[in-house]
Amino acid sequence: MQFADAKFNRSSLLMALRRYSSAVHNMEQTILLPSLLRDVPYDDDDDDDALDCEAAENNKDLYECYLQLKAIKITVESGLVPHDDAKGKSHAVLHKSLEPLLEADPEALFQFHLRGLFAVMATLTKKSQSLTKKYLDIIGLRMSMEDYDYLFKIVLIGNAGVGKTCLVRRFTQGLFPPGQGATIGVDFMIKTVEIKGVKVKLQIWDTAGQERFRSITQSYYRSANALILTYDITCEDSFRCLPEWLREIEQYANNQVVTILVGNKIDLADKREVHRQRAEEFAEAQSMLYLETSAKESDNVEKLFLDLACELIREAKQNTLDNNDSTPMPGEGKNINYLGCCSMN
Ligand SMILES: Nc1nc2c(ncn2[C@@H]2O[C@H](COP(=O)(O)OP(=O)(O)OP(=O)(O)O)[C@@H](O)[C@H]2O)c(=O)[nH]1
Repeated sequence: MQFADAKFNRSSLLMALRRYSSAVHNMEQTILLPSLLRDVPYDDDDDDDALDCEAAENNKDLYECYLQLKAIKITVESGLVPHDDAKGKSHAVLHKSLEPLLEADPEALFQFHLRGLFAVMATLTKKSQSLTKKYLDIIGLRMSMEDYDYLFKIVLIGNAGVGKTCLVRRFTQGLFPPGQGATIGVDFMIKTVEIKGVKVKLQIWDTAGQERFRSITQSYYRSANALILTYDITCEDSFRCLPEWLREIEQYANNQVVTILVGNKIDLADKREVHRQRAEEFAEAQSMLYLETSAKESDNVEKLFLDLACELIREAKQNTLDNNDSTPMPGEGKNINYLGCCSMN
């Protein structure tokens, strides 16, 4: 839905629809494994509105609510789809019963339905936000909002064996794991850092470099705030594959993503196959930041993540300035928004 260009009144129906659409968008970006919502009963402590009662009565699980919210968003954005026969008939009956009212006082009828639609959209928006939070609870990621000022999602990509997992473990656990095995699919870790008094929660996703996991890992790019594209300075092959990785980024990541190129394993200087200058030129040509690291010796690992966090804060502040509209309405609560870099002002 493209309402960004027009300045609609914040209490207009179009804005209510937009808020709903963006809450579902955020939900879709966050919930990468919807199957985790299966068989989780719908019980909402925060609000006991009509839809909750309905969900409880129908024994809906969170997965069904998730699908329903997505389906309604499609209708909001693309229009009504033809109903099956049974539903079609009941709509026709409803329409017939409204006809006398429509002729007598169309404005009153419009006001009545407009109010109803507002109430429904507000409830659905709240529900999408609540479902997003519940998912984060399920995967153990939700923290009290007071815990941090920014939440950023960083995804590491690059050939198998270049040291992605070791970089993550060095940064989050302060160790170099002996005999680190290949990552299967995707793994993630959390670390909170404080930069000039600003608390930043980094959600770090470590993807498998092996080709056979590519279709799984690609789905993690799109909601990333930053990508760490890693190669091994002692392995020419891992450097030669970078254009292939850049094509993946182009195809799957969002266009605001911050990308940094990292040459890892600089402790093996005598085995270096990729000269620093060559890598720097490549990074510059692709408008990427560049850094060389050693997960083993802990060289530049802290710097890598802290510099990235600083850059993301800078971008988030800029986005907030550019997009005053993202300020929550009173009572809407604060949203966890990866793409919007969730500034908790
Ligand atoms: N010398 C040295 N070895 C490293 C460094 N980082 C990682 N390694 C070694 O490189 C190998 C691969 O490391 P991983 O962290 O598993 O590599 P990865 O990129 O996560 O690999 P996949 O999970 O298969 O994508 C391991 O044997 C590590 O011990 C480093 O900075 N220096």
